Amino acid sequence: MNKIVIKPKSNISGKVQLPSSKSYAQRALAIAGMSNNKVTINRLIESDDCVAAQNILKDLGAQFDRKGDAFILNRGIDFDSNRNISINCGESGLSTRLFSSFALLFEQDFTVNGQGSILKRTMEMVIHGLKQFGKNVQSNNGKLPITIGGKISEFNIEIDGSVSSQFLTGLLIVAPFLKSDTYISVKDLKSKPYIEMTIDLLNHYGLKVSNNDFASFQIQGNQRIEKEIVYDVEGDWSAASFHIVAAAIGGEVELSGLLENSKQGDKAILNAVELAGAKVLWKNNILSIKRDKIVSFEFDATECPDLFPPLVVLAAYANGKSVIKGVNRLKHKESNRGLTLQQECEKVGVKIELLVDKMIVHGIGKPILSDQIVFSSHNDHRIAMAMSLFSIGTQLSFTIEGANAIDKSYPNFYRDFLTL
Ligand SMILES: O=C(O)C1=C[C@@H](OP(=O)(O)O)[C@@H](O)[C@H](O)C1
Ligand SMILES: C=C(OP(=O)(O)O)C(=O)O
Repeated sequence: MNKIVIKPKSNISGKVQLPSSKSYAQRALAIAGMSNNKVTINRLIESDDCVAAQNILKDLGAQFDRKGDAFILNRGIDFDSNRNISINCGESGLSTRLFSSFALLFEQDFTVNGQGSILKRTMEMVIHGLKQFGKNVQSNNGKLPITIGGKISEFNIEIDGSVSSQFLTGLLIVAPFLKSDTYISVKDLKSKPYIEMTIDLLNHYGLKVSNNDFASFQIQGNQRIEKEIVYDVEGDWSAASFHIVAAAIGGEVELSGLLENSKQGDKAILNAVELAGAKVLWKNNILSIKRDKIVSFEFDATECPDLFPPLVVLAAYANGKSVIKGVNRLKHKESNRGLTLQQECEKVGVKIELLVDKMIVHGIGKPILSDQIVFSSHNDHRIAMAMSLFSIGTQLSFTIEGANAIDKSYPNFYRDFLTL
C-alpha cells in the first residue's frame, strides 16, 4: 500500500549512514557510457533514478555487471549502431535532460520518453538547445516524448540556464566526444553547483572543459577516456538535509558518508541550520548536528533548490517569519513545490506566502497536529521526506499518502529516519 503512518517522536537521537549522491551517480553512469575501457563505480544505490540511468545505458547498447553495490562497465555505448534509438528515463529530470543531449552522438532518430511527473515537466531548454545544433526535434508541445534526428551543423550555441542546469550538464558530458570543438554561451545559469559537480566528475574521467565564470564554456572535441576508471560515489547532501533538519529541531544525529569539502551545493544546509541556531561539528569525517535554540532565518536557496522542503520544516518549527529566496526555481520539479509545500503545511497550521521570488514561512514553534492529518506527497520524494519531520515533538500519528515517492532518491529513508 502506498501510504505510511508516522508515529510521534519526542526526541531525535542516533546515527545514519547516508546513501550515495543520486546526482553524482547519474553523472558517473552517463560518463562511463562514453568509455571503451573498464569503469567501476562503487557505492551505487538502487534508487529509481539510478536504475533509470542504468536502463538508458542498456538501451544505448552498453554492457555492465552489478556486484553488490558496485557497477562494472564492460563495454560502453554502441555508437556504431544505426538502428533507431529509444530511451526511457523513468521519472528522473536529470537523466531525461542529460541523456537527451546524447542524441548529438547519433544521426538516426533518438526518442526520449519517461513516466510519472517528468511527463508534465518542461523540455523546452532541451528542444531549443538541440535545434541550435541543427538537429530536428519533435515534441509533445514542449514535453515528452521527444524525437531528435539529423546531423549537427553548428557547434556555437547559446542556451538559457534559468529554468534548469540539467541540459547543460548533458552538453558538457557529450561535447568532449563531438568531432569539433563546441562553444556554449549560457544566459542566466541557475543551480551552478550542479555544473561544478559535472566538471568535477569529467575531470575524474580525464576529460577537460573550460568554464568562463558560468557564462560560457569551451570544450575541445575528439577527447577520449584513456584509462580504466574507479569512482566511489560520495554521500548525498540532499538526502542528508532531512536528517540535519530533524536534529536541528529535535535532538542530535551523527551522519557518516558525507564529504566535508563536497562540491554538492546542498551542503549549504549546514549554513541554514546554523543560522536557525543549531550546532554543527565535524570530527573524523562524522558530522554531528545538535539542537540548541530554533530561531527564524533568511536564506537564499536559488542555487540549491532541493533544500526548500527541509528548510520549510525548519522554518515551521521556529517562531516568527523566515524568508527563503528562490521560489521561482520550484515550479518545474517533481511537483510545483512552492504550492505543494504551502498546501501541506497549511494542514499543521503553518502559513506560507509565495511572493515574486520569495517564500515567507510563518513559523509557529510547534506545528499543530489533529488526529485527522493525511499528508499527500504529490508523488514528490522530497515532499514525503519533509512531511515525515512533522512527527518531531508532536503528540499524534499521521499518514503520508504517496509514501513510495521516496524510492526516487532514497529508498531507505523511512527505515533510517524511524531509527532516530
Ligand atoms: O544536476 C542535478 O543533479 C540536479 C540539478 C537540479 O536541477 P535544476 O538544474 O533543474 O535546478 C536539482 O534540482 C536536481 O535535483 C538535480
Ligand atoms: C528535482 C529533482 O530531481 P530531478 O530533476 O532529477 O528529477 C530532485 O531530486 O529533487
